Amino acid sequence: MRPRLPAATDIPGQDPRARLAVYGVPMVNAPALELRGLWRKFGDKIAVSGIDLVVPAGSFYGLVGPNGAGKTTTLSMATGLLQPDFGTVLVHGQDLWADPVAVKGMLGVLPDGVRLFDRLTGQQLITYAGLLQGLDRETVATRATDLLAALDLRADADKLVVEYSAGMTKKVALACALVHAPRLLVLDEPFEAVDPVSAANIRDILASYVRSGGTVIVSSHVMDLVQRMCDHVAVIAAGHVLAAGTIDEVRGGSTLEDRFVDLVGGRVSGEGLAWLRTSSV
Ligand SMILES: Nc1ncnc2c1ncn2[C@@H]1O[C@H](COP(=O)(O)OP(=O)(O)OP(=O)(O)O)[C@@H](O)[C@H]1O
Repeated sequence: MRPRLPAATDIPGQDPRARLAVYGVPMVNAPALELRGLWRKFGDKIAVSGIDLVVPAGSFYGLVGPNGAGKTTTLSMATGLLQPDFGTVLVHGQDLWADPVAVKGMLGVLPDGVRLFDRLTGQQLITYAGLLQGLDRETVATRATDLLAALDLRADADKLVVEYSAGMTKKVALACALVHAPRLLVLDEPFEAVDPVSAANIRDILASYVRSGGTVIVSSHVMDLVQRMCDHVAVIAAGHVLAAGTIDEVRGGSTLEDRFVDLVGGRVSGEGLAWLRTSSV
C-alpha cells in the first residue's frame, strides 16, 4: 500500500523547507535559525515587534542591543522557552513551535536568569542534562569529566551548585548546554560574571565548535568582544532589528561600538547630576 502523503494541515508551519522535511527530503543549506515575524507582548508592553532574522548555519552570530531591547525575549522564543504571540521559528528548517520536543534536541541553550536545579552538584547537574537529552550513562560520564576540566570546574565538581559563584554557575550552565553536542548553541550573555581566563577558554571552545560545523548565537553588551569573536551581528532595539549581516557589513568602516551608538542613540550627558561632584561637598 502506498504511504499516505501528508495533507497540508499535517505540515508544520507551512514552510516549503519544512514541507520537504515531512517528505523525507534533506534540507540542504537551511539556515541554523530563521525567525519570521516574531511578536511578543507582556501586558501592554510590546517586547518584540515583528522580528525577522536569518542565522546562517556555521556562523558565529552576535545579538546586541540596549537594555530592554528584547534580546532575551527573542532568544527565549527562539529556543522554545517562551511561546510567541505571532511568528515562526525554524531551526535547521524545522518549525520549533510545531514540534518543540523534536527540535529542542538540536539546541543547546544557556538562558539568562533561569533557575537551575542547584541542590545538585556540578557533576550531577551536567549528568542530569545529558541523560535528559537521551545520552547513555557512559557517554555522559566521559563528557561531564571533559566539560568540567575544560571549564575549570574540576575542583568544584562535587560541590552543590547553590554554593557556586555567579561565574561558576554560568560555566556549569554552559556545560549543560554543550553536553549533547547540539547543532545550534544559543547563549544569553555567556560571559557575564566569568573571569578573563575562563572567558578565553570558553571563546576557544566556541570557536572550535563553529569550525567543526556548529552554529553559535550569543547575546552580549560587549561590542569589542562581539566584533572580535563573531562573524555576523544583529543590532536590536525596541523589539525590532535595526541592522543585521556580517560584522563588516553592519559596522561599515567604523567600530561596532560607534555604529551601535549611531543606530541606537540614547547617549546622555552627566550634566544633570551636578550634585554628584564630590568637590562641591
Ligand atoms: N516577564 C516579563 N513581564 C513583563 N515585561 C517583561 C517581561 N520580560 C521582559 N519584559 C519587558 O520586555 C522588554 C524586553 O525585555 P528583554 O529582557 O527581552 O530585553 P533585553 O534586550 O534582554 O534586555 P537586557 O539587555 O537588559 O537584558 C523590556 O521592556 C522588559 O521590561
